[in-house]
Amino acid sequence: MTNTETTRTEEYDVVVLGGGAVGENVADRAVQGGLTAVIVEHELLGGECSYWACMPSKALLRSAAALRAARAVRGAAEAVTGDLDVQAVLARRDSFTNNWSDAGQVAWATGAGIDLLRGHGRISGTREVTVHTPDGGTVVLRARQAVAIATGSDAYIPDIEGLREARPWTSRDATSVKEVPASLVIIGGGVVAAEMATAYAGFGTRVTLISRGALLAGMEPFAGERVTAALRENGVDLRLQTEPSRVARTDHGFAIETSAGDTVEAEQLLVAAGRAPRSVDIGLETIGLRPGTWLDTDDTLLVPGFDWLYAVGDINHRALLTHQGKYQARAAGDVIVARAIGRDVSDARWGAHVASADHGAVPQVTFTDPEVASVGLTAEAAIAAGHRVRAVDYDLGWVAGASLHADGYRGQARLVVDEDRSVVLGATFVGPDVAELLQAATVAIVGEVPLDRLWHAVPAYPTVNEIWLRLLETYGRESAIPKNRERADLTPVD
Ligand SMILES: Cc1cc2nc3c(=O)[nH]c(=O)nc-3n(C[C@H](O)[C@H](O)[C@H](O)COP(=O)(O)OP(=O)(O)OC[C@H]3O[C@@H](n4cnc5c(N)ncnc54)[C@H](O)[C@@H]3O)c2cc1C
Ligand SMILES: NC(=O)c1ccc[n+]([C@@H]2O[C@H](COP(=O)([O-])OP(=O)(O)OC[C@H]3O[C@@H](n4cnc5c(N)ncnc54)[C@H](O)[C@@H]3O)[C@@H](O)[C@H]2O)c1
Repeated sequence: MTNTETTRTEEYDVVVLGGGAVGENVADRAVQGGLTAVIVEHELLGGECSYWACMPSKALLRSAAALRAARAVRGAAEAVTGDLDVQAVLARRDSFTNNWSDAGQVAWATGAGIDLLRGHGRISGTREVTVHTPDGGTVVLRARQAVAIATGSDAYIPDIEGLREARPWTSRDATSVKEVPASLVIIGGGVVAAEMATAYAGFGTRVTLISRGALLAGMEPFAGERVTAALRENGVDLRLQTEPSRVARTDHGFAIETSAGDTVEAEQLLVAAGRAPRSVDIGLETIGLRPGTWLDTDDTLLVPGFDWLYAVGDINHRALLTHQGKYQARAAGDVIVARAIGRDVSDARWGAHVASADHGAVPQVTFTDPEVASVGLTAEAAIAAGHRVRAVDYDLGWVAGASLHADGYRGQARLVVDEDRSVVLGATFVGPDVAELLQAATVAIVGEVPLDRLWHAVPAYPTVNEIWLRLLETYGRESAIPKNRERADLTPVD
């Protein structure tokens, strides 16, 4: 049906601009609190994570990880007689993206009492979003209580000569690939670059990674070092401290000139150089904000200067992770309800209506080989933040549970301890299957559990979690009482 002329106006308590995982959760909490909510979405309901990011990327990585795990255990290894079935991996990935259909998510939203309006939305004034719908119509949405911007982020394309014109892959292409290229150059050294280098090397693609810094630079240095070494062992050509200077299309793919003075050629090129805010064309100028910028918020996710505008998820640049965005969404949805019905707002640190964990308690798993699981502050970041810290290191391979888990288990763990308060500020685990160790560290950090008390959280034997006991032993029980301690340096204690 074509509908080129019509304009209609609708009113809701809450208008959510962008229906990724974050927008969905804002709307859900608002509706659960008794308000009406509509989500405006111009692509697939569920957003980046479901169709082009977390889920498909982890599906691309998981099969090779399972194969590695079997090969690392004698008795099981003998039963592994074949190689990775790449087509089966891609088919499994397709099942997670539901073949890029959002019918399931639409059914969920309907069941949750959330309205969905398909189309491109732009803020058009105070408490107002104007949506251009696919049938050519216009819908003006008026929000009685709040507008929440949850439009996410796009791949950032750096200003490198010839790069944009060469139309390289972004993470969307890499995660939705149908035919795996024979060779791939990746520009970037962050999480996307490291994960995609791992996945494609596992598919048998010849991978070259060009990064202007070290790999996984924001994490504890040993994380990037161990992943670098493992990627090299798996045949990935890593060019670190190197910048691409010029990119051109060739008959066979791409040619990338680098700051080292050489040229790398490959069938495909992936740019994984960070993210840019999806705020260029969402009408920010109509309310005095600058298009194309990340949106600042307070801890209740309210944009400063407004009592009705919230920015949630990637778009506020607080922590570009799905779980953290959904956490913000729960706080934002609930505080919108509280403010709407005049209930007390719980906005003190760790209150129900604030995203306190964004400051220093953000967990993340990087699904490389080895995995990197990290939460809170690195030692360097803790010192920079003014804490008096001690870093406690332990070799994960020495833990009985780890040696049972995989023959020749290699890994490393670090706790960053606040010497003044005797609590954990950060934790990093690197090794096979360390992802599931992370939640205990997150609980310790958020709960500010004193080290003295952590001694009573006994890890089951023989599991990899016994790393907790080893780290505490390395730190030393008496030294967990801070008052008699002298300032410690950052030298690992074993
Ligand atoms: C390759 C890759 C892998 C990742 N893996 C992980 C992972 O393993 N774990 C993790 O926690 N995080 C991961 N992330 C990060 C995660 O994908 C994001 O943090 C998350 O998707 C952000 O959610 P969001 O809802 O804020 O934004 P999005 O998911 O981007 O959703 C925004 C939605 O808004 C819509 N929209 C935008 N503008 C408009 C408009 N004007 N009108 C209508 N609709 C609009 C978009 O179509 C989109 O659906 C990964 C990211 C990448 C790139
Ligand atoms: N497993 C996960 O949790 C997961 C996986 C993928 C992505 N993510 C999220 O997605 C976000 C985006 O990831 P990302 O890897 O794209 O960004 P990132 O910010 O982690 O890394 C960007 C990398 O690109 C490099 N870079 C930037 N400009 C460059 C240039 N001109 N030349 C060469 N290198 C350049 C940077 O040095 C850095 O290494 C991250 O913030 C992350 O939180 C999470």
